[in-house]
Amino acid sequence: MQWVVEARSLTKTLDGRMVLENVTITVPPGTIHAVAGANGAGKTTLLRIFAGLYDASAGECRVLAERMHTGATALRQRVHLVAADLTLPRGMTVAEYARYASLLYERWDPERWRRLREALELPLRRPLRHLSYGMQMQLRLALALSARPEVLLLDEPTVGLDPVVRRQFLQLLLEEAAASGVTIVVASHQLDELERMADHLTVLYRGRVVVTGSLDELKQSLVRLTVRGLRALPDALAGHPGVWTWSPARVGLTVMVRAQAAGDVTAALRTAGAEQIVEEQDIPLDELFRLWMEREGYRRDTVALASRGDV
Ligand SMILES: Nc1ncnc2c1ncn2[C@@H]1O[C@H](COP(=O)(O)OP(=O)(O)OP(=O)(O)O)[C@@H](O)[C@H]1O
Repeated sequence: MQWVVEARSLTKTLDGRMVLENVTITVPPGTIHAVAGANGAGKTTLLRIFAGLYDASAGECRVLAERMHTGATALRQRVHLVAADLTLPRGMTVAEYARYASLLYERWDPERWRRLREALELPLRRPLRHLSYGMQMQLRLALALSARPEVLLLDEPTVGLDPVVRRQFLQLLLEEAAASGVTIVVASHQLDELERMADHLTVLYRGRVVVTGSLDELKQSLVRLTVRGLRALPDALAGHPGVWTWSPARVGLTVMVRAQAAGDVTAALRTAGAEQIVEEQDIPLDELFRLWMEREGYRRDTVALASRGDV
């Protein structure tokens, strides 16, 4: 398989701290690969390495079958990063900036730019400093798509967009992706959006890969058993490799189980006295994400905002 983006044992140290550790990810052509993870997990750093803005400290990063690094200027014509923290020239108008981009990018498509700016209603004569945050993100995306990249890297693309624009933005992105065959890597905390658009998913935690693979396969990897008639996991299942987690529920207990072990675990629960077991597949991504994070030891206790005596 010729991967479009290929990271092998990638490590990145920033300020003496390892922010990516031994990350291996492969992205096939024309697919959408989602990157999720807790705050500070290393998503932005990873995309910056893919975009050639950072060099990896160790390991290999190949994009479009070439080594990506900060000196790979020709390759960067074919790979675009859309991110809110990349500054825009505040003094230029939308039209001026688009003209500048058209000169900068060899594959610029004026017809595509016209369609996108009309669809997104971008105000051509407005200076960039007067664009709202959401409009700036839309402008970034429109410019990136107009440059006809082969790889599009999106870092939190829908933050700050209202729900109507967010929907339109995603729709447009999916249509453009289908029409152009661009390969997309998107980092986001919006798991519902990732679930709708992505083919593959990588979850990072503290710079390491927790899970990576086809989204469908990852979603099918766990099932939920809702068990009546038991209040705790039977001893026979303690330490069972097929049991992911369990917790008491209103009517009994909930057990998250690896799909391949569901039959064995169900049989053991029945032997231990379970009265009724309901099996659910297709667990929503946000729930899976929470389970993966908890498994890594990621827990945030609720912070008491009101101090004693204030309420
Ligand atoms: N230039 C830098 N120098 C030192 N540390 C950095 C630098 N940039 C990022 N970091 C640290 O690297 C880690 C990963 O940051 P990164 O921005 O890649 O995470 P992220 O997953 O995108 O986070 P978030 O979801 O909060 O945006 C964080 O602990 C961050 O503080």
